[in-house]
Amino acid sequence: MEKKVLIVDDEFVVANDLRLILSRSGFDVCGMADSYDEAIAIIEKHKPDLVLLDIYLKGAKTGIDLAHALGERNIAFVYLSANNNQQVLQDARATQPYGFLVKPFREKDVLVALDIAWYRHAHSLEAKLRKEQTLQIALSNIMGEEIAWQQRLEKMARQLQHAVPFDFLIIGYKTREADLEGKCTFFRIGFDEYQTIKIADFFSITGIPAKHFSEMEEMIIAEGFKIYNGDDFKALCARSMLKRQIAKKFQVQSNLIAPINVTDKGYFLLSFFSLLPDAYTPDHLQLLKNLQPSLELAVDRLVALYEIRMLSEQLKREKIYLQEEVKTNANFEEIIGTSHSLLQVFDKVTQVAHLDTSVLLLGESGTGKELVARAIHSMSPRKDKLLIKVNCSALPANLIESELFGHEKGSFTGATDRRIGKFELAQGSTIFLDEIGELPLDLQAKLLRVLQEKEIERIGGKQTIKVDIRIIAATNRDLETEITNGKFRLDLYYRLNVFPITLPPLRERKEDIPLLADFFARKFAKKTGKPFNGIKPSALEEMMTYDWPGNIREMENVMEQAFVLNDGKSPLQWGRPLINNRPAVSSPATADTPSQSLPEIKAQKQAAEKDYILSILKKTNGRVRGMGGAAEILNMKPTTLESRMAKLGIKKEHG
Ligand SMILES: Nc1ncnc2c1ncn2[C@@H]1O[C@H](COP(=O)(O)OP(=O)(O)OP(=O)(O)O)[C@@H](O)[C@H]1O
Repeated sequence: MEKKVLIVDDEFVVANDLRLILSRSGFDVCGMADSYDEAIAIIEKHKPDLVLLDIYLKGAKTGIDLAHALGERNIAFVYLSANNNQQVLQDARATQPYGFLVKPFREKDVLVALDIAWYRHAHSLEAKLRKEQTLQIALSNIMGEEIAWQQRLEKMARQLQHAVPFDFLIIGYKTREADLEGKCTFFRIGFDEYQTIKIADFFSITGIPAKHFSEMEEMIIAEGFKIYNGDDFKALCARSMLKRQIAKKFQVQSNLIAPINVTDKGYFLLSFFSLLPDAYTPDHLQLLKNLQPSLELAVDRLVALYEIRMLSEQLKREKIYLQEEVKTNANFEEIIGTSHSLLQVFDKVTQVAHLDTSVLLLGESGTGKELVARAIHSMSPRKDKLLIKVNCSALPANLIESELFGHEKGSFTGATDRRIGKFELAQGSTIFLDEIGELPLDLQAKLLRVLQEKEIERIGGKQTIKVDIRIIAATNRDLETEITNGKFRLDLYYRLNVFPITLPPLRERKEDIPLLADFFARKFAKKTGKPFNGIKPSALEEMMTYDWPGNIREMENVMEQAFVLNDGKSPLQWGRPLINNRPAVSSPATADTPSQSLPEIKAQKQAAEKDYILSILKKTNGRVRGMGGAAEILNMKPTTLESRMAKLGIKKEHG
């Protein structure tokens, strides 16, 4: 096939001579231009294989400008020149031409120059392709290796050096929300020797705050694949402190940036720096662009693997949490009661449940705040995820922070592993902050930030993590008094108090007592397998006159005790000795005086339980296991029953 040639010369006579020579020798002269613009128009239209070009052209732009445009388009070109100005020739050489013809020239010289140019071009294209493929395979292999992230980055850096030389390189992956496993920087110190500078150390070397780094980086990355050589790099340094610091510390003078987009999750950044002012060419840029699809795929796969790993870790944690929850909340079934004040609570719960509004649950201890929190969650669109509970008073102050926010490995003595905090665990779900009034002041400030910014930072972490959580807080304290005493932040109070729900104490809804008593009695009957024969009317009367300072939790405990003490034949009674001796309490302040000492109650409970188990064993002739055995009758696991028996001093032969 005839090769298409474009002739660019402002002297028509010279250009025409060339046209005749080329046409005679079998070339297809697709056009003649005397200016940059005209040449570009012909190039766009005819896509020549070769261009012969003069350095001086009509108009402001020169043949050297055109050479840059040809380089970007990968078209071979040969200079035609009578110019012997040293500087001009040097500039021309920097464009990497495929040949030089000095005017006046002979026909033979022209044909030989074109032949050589074509051969070199074809050869370099092939070599480039081969180099590109080799690099592509090498990088994909590194991505597929089972090695640590930093080691992977280092291997990639070494490979890239052959294709896009650098003296300093920033390489790594960043999601829109947080670093996957961080970026790394490599400073070349010998032929194949690099000093690895972790990004955290890089911050301290350059004095750039970690937070600004991301912002500055984002700004430049938005400009896409780009070369900043010489003056462009100086201009870049003038507007970016990051680049200025890098230039100063590592003495670099040019930069090539290639941010490889990885789906919608983030990007894999390659930022090359060189000590030379003109190190980077369109060829380098093109090579990286060509690598983009395969790198994108490889990083995407890695990210997916990473996410699976994270997810399975999260699942494991959720499972452990769930198991604990099931243990502690096995008694949760439903909220019992039909009193007017409780129905008002239900109304409020229904109003707010489906919104993302923060809810503050107020009320005395044991009034059912946690139960209501769970109801709100299970009626909300977040119900399919696990409600995460944090009891702010159950942990020492120094541990709550890690419990809530998590920590990075090594962030403090004892932090041997990275730990995900409850806020992260509650991602997409609801977090229930019980006893919020007990939260230390410094953590109140941090919680306020979560509420305002919807983001958290792990202890010792450098990145902020966006969180989507609904907050339900509860307290039995009077927060307004706490504010006056300087123990609770006013701003946090306003944030939490968006939708307060106050749970009435049991003494204000005594009409619910019979229902609750019946509910708890049946619950224990089901749990223990012991028959329930109703509640003695006198016992119910006593319950109605009692003030229940410990509210429903107290009633639950009292019912459990009554149930254990019951012989399994008569109706439940507990007037004596459990609450009969208690003073009829009218205010919670005087409430906590038990009728008996705890050890006494415990001993009584144990004696009753022992009697009951013995009576069952008698029926089964001492048989614990199997069909009709005591364990089956008591609805217990045989091992549990055996350990209870051992504790109560019952030997098998007792049966
Ligand atoms: N209306 C109700 N119906 C059935 N059980 C209830 C009801 N209210 C509370 N309970 C039970 O009473 C016990 C105490 O309730 P809960 O833990 O929700 O109270 P709380 O107000 O959160 O207490 P605290 O302030 O001490 O944490 C739980 O076992 C709960 O299941």
